[in-house]
Amino acid sequence: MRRDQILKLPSMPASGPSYPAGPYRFINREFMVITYETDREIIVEQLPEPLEPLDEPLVHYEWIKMPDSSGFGSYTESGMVVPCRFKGEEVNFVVQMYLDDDPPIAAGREIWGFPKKYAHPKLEIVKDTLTGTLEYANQLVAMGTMGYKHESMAGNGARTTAILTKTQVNLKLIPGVDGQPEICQLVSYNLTDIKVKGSWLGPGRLHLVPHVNAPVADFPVRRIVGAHHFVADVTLPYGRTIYDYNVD
Ligand SMILES: CC(=O)CC(=O)O
Repeated sequence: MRRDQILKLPSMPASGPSYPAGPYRFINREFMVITYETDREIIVEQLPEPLEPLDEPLVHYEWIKMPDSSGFGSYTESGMVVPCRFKGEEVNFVVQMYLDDDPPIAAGREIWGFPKKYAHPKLEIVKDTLTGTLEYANQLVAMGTMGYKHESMAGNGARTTAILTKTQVNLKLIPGVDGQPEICQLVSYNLTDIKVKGSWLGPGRLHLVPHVNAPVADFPVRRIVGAHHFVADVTLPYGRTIYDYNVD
């Protein structure tokens, strides 16, 4: 293989790359997001500087079903994001993420620095209940439930588009061959070409179980603030480095 061919490879391995080049289009991405209040000191401890906490110690716990994702196929993801501030802008910091498909785990970590681990999340309609579960190493670590389509969200498309457009931030940490943090950055991205297909509110509950390797329960649930179910087509473009711990 020549140098110019090598430099055009989208990802490893060279024979049978794990994922093609982006951007990546997702059709009918279905979200269940349960927002809750946790302890302020935990948010302060877990946010990497220079991100700053907001006054309210909120966490969005998410399940996302992605049945039709270019380059990645069909998979489900579950995780948590913390609303916070970067240089005055309100952003969401992605704290933990668990999914069941290798290519988006590899791409997510290598390109945008998503904190992804392999696990078994599920989002399904069971009778009258939208039900999200997350199993890690054969143990249930999260269960979220929501009344199915109780109330159509007022201002539907525009409000949901605003939520989806918000800047997301990851801590990308990739060691070099010497084991040192060769890449240690805050990376941001914004979804584009958003087409909201439905958006509903309803009652929700969330149960998190302590697990050393999937520590979702390290952010204890103190009060449920709301639950939101929505379906949209979105494009995930490449990201931007907004802070470099080796340079700034
Ligand atoms: C490929 C990605 O990182 C997108 C996702 O799985 O949320």
